[in-house]
Amino acid sequence: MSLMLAGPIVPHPSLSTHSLAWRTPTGGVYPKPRRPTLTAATGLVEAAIPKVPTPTSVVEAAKRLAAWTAVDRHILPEHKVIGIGSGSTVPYVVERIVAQGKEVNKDRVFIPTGFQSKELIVKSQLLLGDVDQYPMIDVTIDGADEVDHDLNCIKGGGGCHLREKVLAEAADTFILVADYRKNSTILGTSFPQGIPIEVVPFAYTKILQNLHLIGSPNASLRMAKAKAGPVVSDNGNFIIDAPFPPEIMSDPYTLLSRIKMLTGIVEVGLFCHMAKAAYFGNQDGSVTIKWHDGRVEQVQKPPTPVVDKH
Ligand SMILES: O=C(CO)[C@H](O)[C@H](O)COP(=O)(O)O
Repeated sequence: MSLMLAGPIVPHPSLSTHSLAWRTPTGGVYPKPRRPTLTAATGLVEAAIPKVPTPTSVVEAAKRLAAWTAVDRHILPEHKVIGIGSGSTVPYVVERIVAQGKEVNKDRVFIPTGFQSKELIVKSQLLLGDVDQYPMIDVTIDGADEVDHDLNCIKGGGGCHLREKVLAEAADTFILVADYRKNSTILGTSFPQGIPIEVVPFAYTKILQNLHLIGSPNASLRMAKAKAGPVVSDNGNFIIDAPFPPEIMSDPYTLLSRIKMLTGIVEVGLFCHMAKAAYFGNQDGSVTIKWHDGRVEQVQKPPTPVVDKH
């Protein structure tokens, strides 16, 4: 009622259909999604893409090296649907994709694995999609907590492994990026806190009991740091961290199958036989690439920053 008294709502001139026109990957047109900054003086203005801070530590530099090398080799102009993983290495992935320029990115759609990567995509002014619109992904790039010699890996340190596994499975090519600390032989060596397991909340005590019985006596519910109570995943579930001894961890596929059989489990942070390659940035500025067929490649010359085309 009060709106009617105030008179008709006139859209701001910057909201004209033309200024918001955005071409879909399939050639249609719809309003360009944007998260504008509103200022009283100018109305809607486009925010600048936030810069990823330049690494100040060896570990951060190694993450960036792995991410940039993987993007240069696997995100090619013909790739239109791209899965973006979670964690602290992934901002460097997005940074390198953005640096490929607006022209190549305008026909691409980016699928996030959780809240963090959704924010990254939106803030980088890339087109956001979801896996239920795009169940076939060209390439997914994601971080890892630890990777063994067969490219099996532990994921879920950030609690996103359910969506991460869906996007890994939906992708033609699934690539891991990490720093040298994650390059391992037996899982659980450098990431001893345990396999992240997403569970439906009401079943967590029963599942903890099951996990204790199958070889993880110290399996425990992941507790939040700045909130009383457990960590709640992007899907509203709880996370259990289940450490297993090396003799069990040395056969990750069997372990994955055993855990997945427990009722109430949503997803297990063990990714077996999924990745095509894993890129590890090293302390000396080189990159080690482990391929799914057992090849190991060393790249001595790190990628140089591309000229920012956006
Ligand atoms: O699986 C993940 C989140 O669920 C991350 O990819 C994993 O924790 C690696 O993160 P980072 O790049 O920060 O080491």
